Amino acid sequence: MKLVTPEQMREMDRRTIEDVGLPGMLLMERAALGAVRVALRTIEDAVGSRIAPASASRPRSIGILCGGGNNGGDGFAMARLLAEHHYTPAIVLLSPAASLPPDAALNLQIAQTLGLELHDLSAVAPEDIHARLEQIRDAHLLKGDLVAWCDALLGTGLDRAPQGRYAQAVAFLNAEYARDYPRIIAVDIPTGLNAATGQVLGEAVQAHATATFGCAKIGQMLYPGRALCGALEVVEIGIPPTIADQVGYAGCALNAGWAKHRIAPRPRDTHKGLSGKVLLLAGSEDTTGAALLAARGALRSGAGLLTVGTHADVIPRIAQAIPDAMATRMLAHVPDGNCEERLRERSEMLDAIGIGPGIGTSDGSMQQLNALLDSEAPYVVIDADALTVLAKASDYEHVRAFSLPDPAGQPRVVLTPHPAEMARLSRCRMSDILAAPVQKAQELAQITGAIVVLKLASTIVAAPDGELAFNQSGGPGMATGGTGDVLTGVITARLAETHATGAATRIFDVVCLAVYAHGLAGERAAAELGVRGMSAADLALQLPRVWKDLE
Ligand SMILES: NC(=O)C1=CN([C@@H]2O[C@H](COP(=O)(O)OP(=O)(O)OC[C@H]3O[C@@H](n4cnc5c(N)ncnc54)[C@H](OP(=O)(O)O)[C@@H]3O)[C@@H](O)[C@H]2O)[C@@H](O)CC1
Ligand SMILES: Nc1ncnc2c1ncn2[C@@H]1O[C@H](COP(=O)(O)OP(=O)(O)O)[C@@H](O)[C@H]1O
Ligand SMILES: [K+]
Repeated sequence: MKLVTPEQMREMDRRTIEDVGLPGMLLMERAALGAVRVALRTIEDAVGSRIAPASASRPRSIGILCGGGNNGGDGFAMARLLAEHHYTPAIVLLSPAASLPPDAALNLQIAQTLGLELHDLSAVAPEDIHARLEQIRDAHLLKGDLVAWCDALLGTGLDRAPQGRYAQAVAFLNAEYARDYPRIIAVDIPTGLNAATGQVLGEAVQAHATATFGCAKIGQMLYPGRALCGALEVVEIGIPPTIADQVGYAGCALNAGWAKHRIAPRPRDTHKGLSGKVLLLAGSEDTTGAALLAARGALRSGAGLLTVGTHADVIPRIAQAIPDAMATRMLAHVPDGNCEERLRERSEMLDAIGIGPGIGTSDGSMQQLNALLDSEAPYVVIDADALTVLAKASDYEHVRAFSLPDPAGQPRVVLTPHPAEMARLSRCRMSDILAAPVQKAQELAQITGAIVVLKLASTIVAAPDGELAFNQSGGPGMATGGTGDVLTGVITARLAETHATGAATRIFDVVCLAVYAHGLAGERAAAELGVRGMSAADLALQLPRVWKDLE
């Protein structure tokens, strides 16, 4: 699923109307048709919750809150179309009809000609809006119950927090949502949601479903925006693909459709060398678990030969818990030239190295990371403590220098920070990261030349050239210690197999698929064990089934 910014969407609309000559009314009609389809299905899906859809013998009403722009225009058109399906539409207008843009004005005029119910609240004092909307809702009890509200207040034109009547209407819709009766359907974007960032401006509508037009917007992928949309459906409105390609996209969503056919079955005549030789530098006396989880992530994601480079104390524990892996002494609390030398020697024979889970932030870890960035390793994944160590560097020239020499011009380093690690790397507060995660991930990718995986509930993958992806798999069950360690193993193993086989797959896509599969494994562990009961080890156990299904 391709994603756009609101500006890109407006530009696609503009070019389609002005350059191609498709009338705006036609786009608006298709938008309204799609939104009506989403509304009807949302009502039908809610049948178990006392809501009964309309039929010839059972009239039902739908309230449509319309703003003063083209989003409101979609609402007027929806009212006309809903009337074809036995629903009594109640149009509520919040801005003066005289200032509507032409297509919206025409749709309002048609609705009036048809005699549809219209409440003009554009001159009502904001403090009276709530009561007026309640009156409209209650009056419909006699006509057969109001089962849904459509939010056609503001769409891509939103540029500030809703105020006055708009703010009151948003608050009313949220009170209706809290009543758990009428369904709330957002037209294009829940009003109050910044479609570029996923952040809320003032207060935003919580919808059960959102019909978005043309392409999904970035802000609909990121929390809280992702949750505010409810079930999101993209409605085609007639933007020609050539126009969309000319304008360009802001990124893509990593979902089931994207992941399909992205991993080829293994050829029958392969051998373990071709499955990828992985080294994971992980664990110390107190954090053996981090090493074990990363190792499980790698082994359950296709690693052909796995070595865990770790502290002397950890080696027997690895041998006992995971006999499939080799373990060797490569980490020390204090700088130890011997360990670093062994790392340099080995790195050339390996396909990918992951460093960080549980290694600590001592000078020894710093030396190890520097030795790695000095080595011939094809791909390096830097996570956890290694990121904290990396953040101490005055600049990121050594990461950048390491990342550049790939003959195909692709990044060789992957950084996998969570927000606190990201704040250290970006030298800002965590609140700055959470307020602008996309921008921060892109900046770090550009500075370091690395692919940045910013781990959030909707993880962002950013490449140095500006490419972006937003993961849609995963869930709250993954909010438990160690799931990030598993991800390090997964990404490292996938990079290793790609390198070993010499596949022409883009490294960015390899990382994205690893992130998606990891999230899906988290979803499946939660489905089986519940979000509170599942652990990172349970997630790792689901990985084989996920990879099997993705093949
Ligand atoms: N273009 C097309 O071809 C198609 C467009 N389509 C539809 O049009 C929608 C975009 O329409 P739009 O550009 O008219 O903007 P829209 O979101 O209705 O806002 C209107 C105006 O509201 C104002 N305003 C802003 N913030 C505000 C606030 N907080 N509180 C109060 N007012 C606020 C601001 O005007 P201002 O007050 O600044 O003069 C703004 O210009 C899009 O989402 C889709 O649904 C589809 O039909 C497909 C074809
Ligand atoms: N609510 C959530 N929804 C989806 N994924 C989540 C959620 N919470 C955490 N995750 C995922 O879980 C992982 C946590 O990683 P991290 O914070 O590094 O954990 P640890 O350091 O304990 O291993 C990341 O991949 C993150 O995207
Ligand atoms: K809206």
